[in-house]
Amino acid sequence: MFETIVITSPEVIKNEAERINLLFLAGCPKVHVRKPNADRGDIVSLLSGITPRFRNRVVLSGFHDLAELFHLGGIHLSSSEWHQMSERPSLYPGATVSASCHSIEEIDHFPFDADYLYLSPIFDSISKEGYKSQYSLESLTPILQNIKRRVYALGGVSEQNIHKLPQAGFAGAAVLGAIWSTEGMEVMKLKTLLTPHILTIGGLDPTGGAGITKDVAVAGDFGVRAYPIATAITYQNEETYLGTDWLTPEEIIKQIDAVKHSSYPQVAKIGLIENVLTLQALFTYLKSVFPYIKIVWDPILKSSTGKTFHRDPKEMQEVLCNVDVITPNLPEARLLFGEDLSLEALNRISKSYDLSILCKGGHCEGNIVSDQLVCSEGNTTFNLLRSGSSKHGTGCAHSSALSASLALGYTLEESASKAQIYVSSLMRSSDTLLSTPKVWNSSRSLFMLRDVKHMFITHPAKGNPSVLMQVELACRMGAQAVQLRMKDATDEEMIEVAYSAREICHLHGAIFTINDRVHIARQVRADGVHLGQQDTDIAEARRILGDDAIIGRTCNTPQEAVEAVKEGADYLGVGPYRFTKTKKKLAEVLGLEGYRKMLDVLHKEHLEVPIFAIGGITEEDEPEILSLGVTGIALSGDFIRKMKCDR
Ligand SMILES: Cc1ncc(COP(=O)(O)OP(=O)(O)O)c(N)n1
Ligand SMILES: Cc1nc(C(=O)O)sc1CCOP(=O)(O)O
Ligand SMILES: [Mg+2]
Repeated sequence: MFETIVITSPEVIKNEAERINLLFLAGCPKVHVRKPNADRGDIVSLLSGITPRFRNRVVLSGFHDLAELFHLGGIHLSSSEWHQMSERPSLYPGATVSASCHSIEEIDHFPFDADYLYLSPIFDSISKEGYKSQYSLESLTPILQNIKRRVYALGGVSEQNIHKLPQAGFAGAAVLGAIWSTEGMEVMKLKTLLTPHILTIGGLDPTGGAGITKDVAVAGDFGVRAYPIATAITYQNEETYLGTDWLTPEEIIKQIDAVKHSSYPQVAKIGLIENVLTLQALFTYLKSVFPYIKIVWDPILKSSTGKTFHRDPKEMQEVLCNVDVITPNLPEARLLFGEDLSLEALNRISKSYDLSILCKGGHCEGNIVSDQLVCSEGNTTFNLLRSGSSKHGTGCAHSSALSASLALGYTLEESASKAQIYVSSLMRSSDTLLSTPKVWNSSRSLFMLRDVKHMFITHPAKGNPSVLMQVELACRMGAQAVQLRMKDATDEEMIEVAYSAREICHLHGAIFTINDRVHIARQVRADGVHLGQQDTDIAEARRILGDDAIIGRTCNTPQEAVEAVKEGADYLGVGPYRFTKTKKKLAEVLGLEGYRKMLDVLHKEHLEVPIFAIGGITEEDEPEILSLGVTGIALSGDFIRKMKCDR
């Protein structure tokens, strides 16, 4: 996948570590720390401020011994450094080695195996005045396509030209001036640079609930830019289908032609289409203009309002070998593939057309929605509890969510899962047939974590207010984070409460996390999960919940704390401070001294993350505990006692 690296400004700048953390939260895959004039102290202080779990995405120029100390992703060699080497420097396991080259000859004669090589200046430099491009992309393309090494473009890379680089044969790009030239705008600049494009080709639906307008809205929710290409004007509302005016293949292609120089679509999602001839014409055109494009076909054979398209769906099979992923719902799959939708039958079809099939399960009976993915990597079933009410256009939304996720670089399996969860949230978004798109800005929560002084943990018990009442009251009492802990509840009971608890928290601007159960955190789109030493491991939770999720870990010893931060915990719940009845099987009581020791070890290891003291803590204890340098207090009993007094 094409990788975009941000190179730091050469000078030390204000709040730099914080600004780099924000870039990581905004999806930056890698930051290259390059400060030719900085001293060792400057670099140590910058690296110390970078959140530990992002440090494996940092690559360092100079002071290479610090890379291992801070568990960085790797080192970068300048031209003068690698010219004196004959073999790859031996580093700690997993560390990458990259280097700068200034000509094709240098790349050809590079003396050892590097993870990637910069080639510069590809365009006129933005930050170095007068540093002009040495190449034309046209002449570089055939050369790069024959080079076995991964070459990254450097010099003048910006939002105007980055989209040309993958096609020219670059495996990535390194960006400096385009990110840092306008102070304070780096996150926005990065987002624009990273925004992938898709084409969405289908019908125009005046309700906006389906068709290309819906596709654009869904893609927007995923942070993807969609170019809407109309195949037809439809006359419909959410209840009735009144008619269609089809555009000719020439008219459809003319629209794509108009945007082909400014768009760089990784995926084309095709929806409503008149017939096989139009589809074939589109495939031929798309493959000639965007040879690398992935085609997702949502075979709309019948609209949710009852209109049937394509009298002979079998004819449609002829074109399957041109499609990468097909996303029929169950009735469409039966029309296309026949009644036998067993895994064996779908696997046979998938193999014979070299096609991935995602059968959308919205039309299946029962309480569980089951989507079935069949592809060369294997079969996966995605199950989700049915919730909300049916909506116009969910099929379109599902396929566009899948296409947007693919364009963002997620695997097909990850994309199918994201699409299912997204559609489930649309189903719950309103009581009418039209859904309301929702933007879930979870990375905001991760950043807010450091300002949390009180994390309230629910405690269902006889005589206590209901769990939802606890959530509401805790938020009113100023808790900036709430953890839903319902040890004796079934999954169904917890899920039901969790949806409403999340809404309450988000209305109050509080972070909402789930205790123990990662699958519920994922299903209800909580901001994160809290895991004890005996719960799911952090890597597994991260795989399930993704990069933006907050993952907390309980720790009782400095060793557990060091391990948890290295494994990628975003915060630690450290306790118990003193004995408490709220939790069974308590670890050893820590007292103030326990926290002092732990903070000391984490500081020495440069592994500072937010720390929440927990266990029997009351308001009177707080000043002394906070004065040690912990971030905040996690608590149940003290808040619940106050709730009861106030009633
Ligand atoms: C903030 C915070 N810290 C610690 C815990 C305890 O988690 P765990 O050890 O998994 O015990 P249970 O809460 O699951 O009983 C916590 N929940 N929150
Ligand atoms: C959930 C939990 N975990 C603890 C730990 O030490 O890991 S103590 C605890 C209970 C926190 O509630 P209260 O404020 O009522 O003591
Ligand atoms: Mg637990």
